[in-house]
Amino acid sequence: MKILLPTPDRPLKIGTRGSPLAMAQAHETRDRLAAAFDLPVTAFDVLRISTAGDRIQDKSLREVGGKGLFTREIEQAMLDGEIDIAVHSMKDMPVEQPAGLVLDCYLPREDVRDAFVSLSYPALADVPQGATMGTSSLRRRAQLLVRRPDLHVVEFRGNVQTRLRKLNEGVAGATFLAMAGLNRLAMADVAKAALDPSEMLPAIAQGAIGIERRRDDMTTAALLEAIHDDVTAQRLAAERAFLATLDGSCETPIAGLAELDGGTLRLRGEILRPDGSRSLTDDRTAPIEDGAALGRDMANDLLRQAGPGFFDWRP
Ligand SMILES: NCc1[nH]cc(CCC(=O)O)c1CC(=O)O
Repeated sequence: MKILLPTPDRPLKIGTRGSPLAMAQAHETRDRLAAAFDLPVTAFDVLRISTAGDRIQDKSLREVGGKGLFTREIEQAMLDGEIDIAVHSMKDMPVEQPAGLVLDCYLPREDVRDAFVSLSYPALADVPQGATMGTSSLRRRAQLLVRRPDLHVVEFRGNVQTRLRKLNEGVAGATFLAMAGLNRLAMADVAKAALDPSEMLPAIAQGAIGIERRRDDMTTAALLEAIHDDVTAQRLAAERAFLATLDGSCETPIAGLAELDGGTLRLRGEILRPDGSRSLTDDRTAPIEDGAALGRDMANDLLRQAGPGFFDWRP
């Protein structure tokens, strides 16, 4: 099939949230497409779209709730034809997309690890008894409290820059951020240490960028094929099947990481009680093509071990 390429007169419209990280991800996508087809960057328009999640700053996202808080407006703009593709952090994406849209193109995955970020302490082991840590991630909160029940955790929302300012103001002694986000912002130097997945298993799909399009837009599908990374897709298939079976939302502390070694896929998974009183883990391998089944089976076995009410919690 001959691909109809975008031009400066008829640019491909890329939609994204407006945060510095979201913009960096949109520019990475644009630059990869431009390089793949030898096009000038003027053949692409990057359009910033404000979402409900961006506008609500004073409340915890858990109070607001609901799926698609950071995606609804962007997906509507795509369905309305105002944009052609949307660039997302896969970690923030629900396992299912609205009718008419597909999310099956992934860029090569960045560093999957969480970073320990602090102005006062070189490592988590140096954080004194009873200190205050900042995070708005239920997963990180629970993983931290499993190991360090003495610590206090305060809500820490906002983009990377906002969180660093809060550290500076002394709101908390340390926080965690994804290495992937720091690398993409060229801010890796704020990480005091990158935590090995055996210390803190990352979120499902952490470090992966996904590109969504209209299902019937085959021109765009052909463009995206040129920048798609199949290894990332195979890893996410296992991780997202694990998440889907657990029915995970942002309100459930779930971690998972798939890695490939030759033809074998290794999946590590963890579910936690939100207060950090219990953690259940699993670690298995399967042939790559069975990744989704492996994720489902692991999730079902963990749910059986957990029993009813495992995730129940009121902050
Ligand atoms: N939930 C916010 C979010 N979504 C994606 C990233 C980082 C980049 C990534 O994991 O791909 C972050 C910030 C963070 O966790 O530090």
